[in-house]
Amino acid sequence: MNIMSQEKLEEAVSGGMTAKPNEVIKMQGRKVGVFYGDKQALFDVDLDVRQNQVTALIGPSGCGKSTFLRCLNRMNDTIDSARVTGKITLDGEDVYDPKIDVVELRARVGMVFQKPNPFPKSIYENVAYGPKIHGLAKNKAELDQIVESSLKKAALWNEAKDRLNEPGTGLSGGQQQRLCIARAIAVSPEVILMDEPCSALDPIATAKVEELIDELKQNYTIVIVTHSMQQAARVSQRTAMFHLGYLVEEGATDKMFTNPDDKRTQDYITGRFG
Ligand SMILES: Nc1ncnc2c1ncn2[C@@H]1O[C@H](COP(=O)(O)OP(=O)(O)OP(=O)(O)O)[C@@H](O)[C@H]1O
Repeated sequence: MNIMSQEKLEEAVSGGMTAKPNEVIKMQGRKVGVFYGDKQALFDVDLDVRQNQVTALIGPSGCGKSTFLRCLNRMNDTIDSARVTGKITLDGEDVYDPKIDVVELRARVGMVFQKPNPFPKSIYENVAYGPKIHGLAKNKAELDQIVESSLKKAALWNEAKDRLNEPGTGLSGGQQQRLCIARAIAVSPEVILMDEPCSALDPIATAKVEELIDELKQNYTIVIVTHSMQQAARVSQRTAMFHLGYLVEEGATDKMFTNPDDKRTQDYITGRFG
């Protein structure tokens, strides 16, 4: 009798069609274009975001990284002049389908911004707000539990547990950013979008957030915009390089940083432009 390894067996059973967990496509952009008024900022972007991986978006200032990121949870809807074309899916479902509840979408695809932006409320309230409005807790004990576990997942619990009723704005910049990450986590997102989350942080706070990103990928899919090549190399498994509104190339981070296919990527990562 032929004995097969578990992996071979699974492959055989599925006809080789079952993707390994890290190859599952969580979000997909096809021919994505964005216009601000008459001006086109993004052109025909095809990009896959893999589940439980960190995808870094890199490229020179103004190339469209944040614009693309904002397409993924329809944050561009909040900009009057913005118009999005093409298709973006989450687990195969069109996020621009009129049936989609945008509030629900933004809970599934959370966002952390460049500048830490806690609400002018207590640390506790910052984290509890989302679960409250989404009805995720039946009572105070459950809400307390969500706040605690979110702060733990954001590596802030030890620093915050004795000051939960103090204002979130009283935390240091790095702590505030982890509070914003806890706030995103509290509504059980599947994807977390981060737009230059460390640009306002010092190197120590940056290292903490990077460490956290690495841990978070076990449970979440992460897309991060960064200007730091070192950061992209440190935290991501996939890197997408944008230039003048076009996706130049996308690939495994190791390859992108050692042997990119496109000269523009090579020039950018070696600091020749940008
Ligand atoms: N709200 C807006 N209204 C009009 N134009 C915009 C708006 N937001 C971005 N743009 C334009 O779209 C293009 C892409 O901008 P975007 O912010 O996505 O680039 P980026 O790569 O994230 O840049 P940076 O690295 O400087 O943050 C730029 O030309 C920018 O001026």
